[in-house]
Amino acid sequence: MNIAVIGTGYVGLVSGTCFADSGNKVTCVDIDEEKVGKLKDGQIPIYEPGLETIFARSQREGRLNFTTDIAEAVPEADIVFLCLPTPPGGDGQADLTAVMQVADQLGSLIDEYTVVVNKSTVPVGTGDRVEAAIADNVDEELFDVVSNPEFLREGAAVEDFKYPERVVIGTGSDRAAEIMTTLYEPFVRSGNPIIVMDRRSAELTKYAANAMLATKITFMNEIANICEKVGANVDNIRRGIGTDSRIGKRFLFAGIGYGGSCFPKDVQAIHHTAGQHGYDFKIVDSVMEVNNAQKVSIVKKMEEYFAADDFSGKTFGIWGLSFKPETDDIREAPALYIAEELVKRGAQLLAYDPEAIGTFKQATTQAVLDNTTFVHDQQAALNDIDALVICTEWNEFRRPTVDNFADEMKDPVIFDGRNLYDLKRAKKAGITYISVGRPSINVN
Ligand SMILES: NC(=O)c1ccc[n+]([C@@H]2O[C@H](COP(=O)([O-])OP(=O)(O)OC[C@H]3O[C@@H](n4cnc5c(N)ncnc54)[C@H](O)[C@@H]3O)[C@@H](O)[C@H]2O)c1
Ligand SMILES: O=c1ccn([C@@H]2O[C@H](COP(=O)(O)OP(=O)(O)O[C@H]3O[C@H](CO)[C@@H](O)[C@H](O)[C@H]3O)[C@@H](O)[C@H]2O)c(=O)[nH]1
Repeated sequence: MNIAVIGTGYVGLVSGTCFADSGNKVTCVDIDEEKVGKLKDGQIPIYEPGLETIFARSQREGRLNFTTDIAEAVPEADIVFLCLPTPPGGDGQADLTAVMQVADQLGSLIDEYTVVVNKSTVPVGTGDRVEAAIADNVDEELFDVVSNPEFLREGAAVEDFKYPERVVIGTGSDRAAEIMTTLYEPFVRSGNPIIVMDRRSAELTKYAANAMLATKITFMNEIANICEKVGANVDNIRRGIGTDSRIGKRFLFAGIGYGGSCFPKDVQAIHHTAGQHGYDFKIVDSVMEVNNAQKVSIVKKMEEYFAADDFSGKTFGIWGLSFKPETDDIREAPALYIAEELVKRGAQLLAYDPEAIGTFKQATTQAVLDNTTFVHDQQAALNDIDALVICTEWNEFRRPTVDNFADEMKDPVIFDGRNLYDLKRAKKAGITYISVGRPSINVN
């Protein structure tokens, strides 16, 4: 099939590449000329495991092309995917400017039957708005608007896209449903379902999934906070409840809060949508409040440990800047907030991340930049520091093991926001080790 992908961010680039990899001819469109220039030259602007190989192959074989001109891509396409940003507007509601700008252009570019697919995460009813905008310029018989929310996770995006647990297709049109099913057949050979439903339900399914996952994490973060008060260990609770298949093992890891480009904005947006319809979605309101506090909870632990709220003269190492491992994305990363709070208290920082130093520098404040030295190997972030703060669970932080900290650090004090190390080994290693929802080890 001929596919146009409008917007080549995470979702557009991964979807476009995977569709090309499964034999379709894909043209990706973006308004960012610099990005398109790089993509044409074979440079991928994001770090995403597994993407490079299939990108290079599809591009070499002529199935994956890039342009800034939407008119080069849409008229040829059987399917047009909208993979456009929907950032939070001022009041938490999703900002649909990019989606509607493109929808306004589509009608005049369609002259044969085309399926227009919204892959962006959008509030219920956006499909209706997109349909009306297109219908202003073209006969309604010539297109259908489908909702096909995307569930990929950054850092595992290619795997998630190639082997989805489910594909959700929201449409009332049999013709569009058949085309979409044919497109996705190669991706669901594992037997996982393609679920066809009405468009509004598909739009809401995406928000429900993210709100449910954010709630699950937040619930465990609150259990962790209780564990700290009563002397229990959240790892044991996780094992104890995760083995109940009704609860499930995944997304039960307590830490310093969820971040990223999706959970924070989508939880806000579903809260806003509910409010617009006169419904107070209380549980997600609490989720947002607890998560904001959780992001900086580690700073409170540091204040308690040092018995001070002024960190002037202290230097802290930071391991991990991205919002999760295997990505250079720092959107809503806890490290952004933690660095800011530490610098506000007068600290100097020595920061390391395997992939996200560049993106972090672009997003953080001038005050953080002025008081942070960025280093390019993890050992260097341990030099002469008063404590190490772990913000992201990159695999390489598991080595050298916890046993080595006593040799590597002048004062081995670790605040671990991701519970990387075994408590017994930390104790044996003679370090001060303060993690989340687990008993603290304090050798001082
Ligand atoms: N990032 C994820 O992991 C993820 C996963 C599932 C769903 N989503 C949803 O998918 C959508 C896209 O997310 P993303 O992370 O890929 O966004 P992104 O911000 O990484 O990329 C969006 C791209 O769209 C381009 N763009 C903006 N306006 C345009 C226009 N008028 N014409 C053409 N291109 C334009 C931008 O230049 C940018 O390259 C959002 O709604 C998001 O919530 C994201
Ligand atoms: O047990 C857990 C699992 C995750 N997290 C945190 O939750 C955030 C989000 O993680 P993850 O869901 O793995 O990453 P995303 O790439 O943001 O993916 C989410 O958001 C995407 C965009 O909507 C969806 O497509 C995915 O299905 C959904 O998992 C990160 O800060 C993680 O550190 C935890 O704290 N504990």
